[in-house]
Amino acid sequence: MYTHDLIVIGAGAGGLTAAGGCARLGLRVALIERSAMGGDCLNTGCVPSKALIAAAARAHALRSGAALGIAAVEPAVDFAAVHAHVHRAIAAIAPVDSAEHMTELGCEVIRGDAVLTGRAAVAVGDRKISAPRIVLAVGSRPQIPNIEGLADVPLLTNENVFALDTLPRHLLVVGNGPIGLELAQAFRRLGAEVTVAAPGGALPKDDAEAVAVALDSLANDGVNFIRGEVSHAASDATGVTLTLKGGETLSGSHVLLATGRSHDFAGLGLDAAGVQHDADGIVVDARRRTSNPRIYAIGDCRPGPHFTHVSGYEGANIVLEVGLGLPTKADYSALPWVTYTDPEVAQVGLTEVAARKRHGDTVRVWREDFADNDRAIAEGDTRGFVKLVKHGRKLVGATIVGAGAGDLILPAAMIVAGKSSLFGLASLIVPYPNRSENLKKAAFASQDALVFNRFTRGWAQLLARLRR
Ligand SMILES: Cc1cc2nc3c(=O)[nH]c(=O)nc-3n(C[C@H](O)[C@H](O)[C@H](O)COP(=O)(O)OP(=O)(O)OC[C@H]3O[C@@H](n4cnc5c(N)ncnc54)[C@H](O)[C@@H]3O)c2cc1C
Ligand SMILES: NC(=O)c1ccc[n+]([C@@H]2O[C@H](COP(=O)([O-])OP(=O)(O)OC[C@H]3O[C@@H](n4cnc5c(N)ncnc54)[C@H](O)[C@@H]3O)[C@@H](O)[C@H]2O)c1
Repeated sequence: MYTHDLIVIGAGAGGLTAAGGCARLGLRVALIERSAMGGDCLNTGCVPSKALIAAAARAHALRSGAALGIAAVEPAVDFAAVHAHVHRAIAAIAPVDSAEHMTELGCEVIRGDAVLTGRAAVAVGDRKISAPRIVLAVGSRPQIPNIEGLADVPLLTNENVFALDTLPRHLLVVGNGPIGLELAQAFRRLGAEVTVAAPGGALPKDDAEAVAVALDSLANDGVNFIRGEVSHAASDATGVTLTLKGGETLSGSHVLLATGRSHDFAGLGLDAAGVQHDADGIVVDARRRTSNPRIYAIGDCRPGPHFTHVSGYEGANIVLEVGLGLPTKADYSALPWVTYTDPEVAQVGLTEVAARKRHGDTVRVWREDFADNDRAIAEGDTRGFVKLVKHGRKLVGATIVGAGAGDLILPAAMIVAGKSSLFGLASLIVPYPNRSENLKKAAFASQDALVFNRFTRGWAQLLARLRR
């Protein structure tokens, strides 16, 4: 006999969704968390970073109103108060992810370090529990690259950067992925000098033209970009010095590592449970079953995209798989993601380049610049564009870069997912003046031949003649 129907290890976005949904279906669910409920997103990821970005945006607005007739002023940034705002945001959201709320939903929440002790058994301290299905939602850790001297340098990662209550004088950011870019711009706008070092182009999975618009904005804010791989680090009482492979050195007061994610499965007992893993994470199939098919791994702990909405989606799939017994494969053909720089860079499905690589020259692209959008002109912020990428009659991807791009991407995501249509979007009434008009314009342009063709012209002319 098992003690539970389902054991979920990890109470981040993935584990909370899987455990909460299965408990609401009446399963006896144990949810185990060793650290703060809510995982990375709530405590050290999305929520604090977006709260910091919001404070930075206010500071930027004070400096940048001159073009609209508002005299620019240098904001007085009280970084301790910014820190308090960031932690108030975490505290305000925390009840949704709390042990109390999960208990109300019907979970047994167990606090402690979970260890797999067999193919269906878990220990937490002295407590031994078992279940016919187990979900591993144990997340990821910051990757610490192999940089000589790094071990002796005080490091910031996403795990401690939001604990700072004084502004770094000069932040050296290693890495130009989403963490590096979002935090570089935020700290710069809050008044720090910021240098970003990385060997390659930023956000390589995104549309390069869209990324260029965001990078321009960061450069205008005064973020300094250096191309190169950091190979050596040292620190003394005055700060930190990083040396690039070519020999160039960068000096600053603090160093933030934003160099991707890794895993530490030591002590989790994966071998005892027959669960295989490699350097990219726990090995899973499309249904997120591990090499022990009764154990699933979801979210950041397995190879694949690492986003809160992805962990949540895979948690919801577990509710179908385990709760309702419906085999459910993860499908990322319509995956949206957003980098929250200003301007935001939002993507769903394939970029233009990825679509051309997959489908060749039959791919067609429609682009509408915000320079031609009345709302953007009125707001004095015409940066960016909407791009729709079609293969045949199907929308296979969309890119939006500009103010609020992350909120604008949803209609495109619905169409790429097949839950709505380009024709429907093209024929919608869109409120004026609104940035979403660009989506409608691009959709309409892509449907142009359906409306203005040989047959409709012939029909219209016949009607006109009959009326003459
Ligand atoms: C700075 C930053 C900003 C981000 N911004 C965004 C964003 O804007 N949008 C977005 O979509 N994504 C963002 N992400 C990514 C997002 O935070 C992660 O993809 C998401 O939090 C992963 O959720 P998860 O449930 O898979 O794992 P986690 O949230 O990492 O949860 C795993 C949990 O398992 C627990 N655990 C691990 N081992 C054990 C054990 N043996 N016993 C008990 N408990 C255990 C951990 O303590 C942790 O709480 C950001 C990440 C960072 C670092
Ligand atoms: N808005 C969002 O959705 C959001 C925001 C932040 C983070 N995240 C998620 O968090 C995860 C981690 O983000 P990230 O930005 O750390 O990872 P990333 O893997 O996207 O970027 C890592 C960067 O570090 C650089 N790098 C690695 N070693 C280096 C070295 N020795 N010297 C210089 N540069 C080096 C790489 O070139 C790369 O630019 C991502 O999977 C992302 O999905 C998402």
